[in-house]
Amino acid sequence: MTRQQLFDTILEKRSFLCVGLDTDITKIPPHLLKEENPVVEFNRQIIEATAEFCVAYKPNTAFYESMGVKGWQNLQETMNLVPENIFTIADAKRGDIGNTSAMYARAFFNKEESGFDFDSVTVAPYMGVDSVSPFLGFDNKWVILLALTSNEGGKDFQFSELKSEEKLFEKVVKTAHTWGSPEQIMFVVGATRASELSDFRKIAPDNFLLVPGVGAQGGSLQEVAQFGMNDKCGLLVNSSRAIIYASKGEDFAEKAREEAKKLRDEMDILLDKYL
Ligand SMILES: O=c1ccn([C@@H]2O[C@H](COP(=O)(O)O)[C@@H](O)[C@H]2O)c(=O)[nH]1
Repeated sequence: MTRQQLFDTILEKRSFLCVGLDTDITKIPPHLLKEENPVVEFNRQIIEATAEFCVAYKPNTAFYESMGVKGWQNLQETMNLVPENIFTIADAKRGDIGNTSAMYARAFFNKEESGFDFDSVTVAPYMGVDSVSPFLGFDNKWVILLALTSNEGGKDFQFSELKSEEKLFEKVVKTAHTWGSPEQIMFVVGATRASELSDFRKIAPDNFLLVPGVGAQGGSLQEVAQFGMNDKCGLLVNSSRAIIYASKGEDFAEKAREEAKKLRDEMDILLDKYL
């Protein structure tokens, strides 16, 4: 999916919501456990309930990898359920030496070989250009680089000042501009870092940002939109647990739909206000 297509979808759906499919078999409603494949059945109902209100789905691959071969099959079956016009993110946080990264890129982007056809994959930029560039060799596919993450420990390295008082995450962003364009690179910025977003926009005015951390982590959607929106919206705001586990009962899909709609309705207003 191109940047313009993503923006068009945002305008059409009045939403920049990404629903996180972080499906944990120990947290799904007990009545689903009698199903032949509880994880896929859960995801199917979540996708059907929320697709109207979101523009992206982001399975964190850890939730599937932890279940071995069955988990990978579940992930593949889940991705086959996502409607065509919805952006997909493999939140896998990959990155390694060049030839290994090339394999990771094929794993998530090359449908003929792996069965996966994600639009994007999250990548840790720490190993530098050769670890990222293999992901950039696919048409209309995206790399989402970890820049300013939502977790407390993100401060351990990301705010470190380099010689010029430039922070490490700023160096990552500026260097990444030499690797690829805003048509192929996004950055992760946690909603819990909303106070940094104005400054972040100074060094990445055009890139889309994947913003996890609203909902369960307490980040503010209002602040993210106020400080982070650009003229193409430029935001994909993720919420996982607060949507998919909105209820543990038989009404889980209905409650997930309500949560997704609530966020979409707020986003609709924010698009009017800041775009
Ligand atoms: O900085 C980051 C990068 C990734 N994540 C991931 O996003 C979701 C958030 O889930 P919630 O349940 O909405 O908190 C999850 O997959 C994280 O691994 C992040 O939170 N922060």
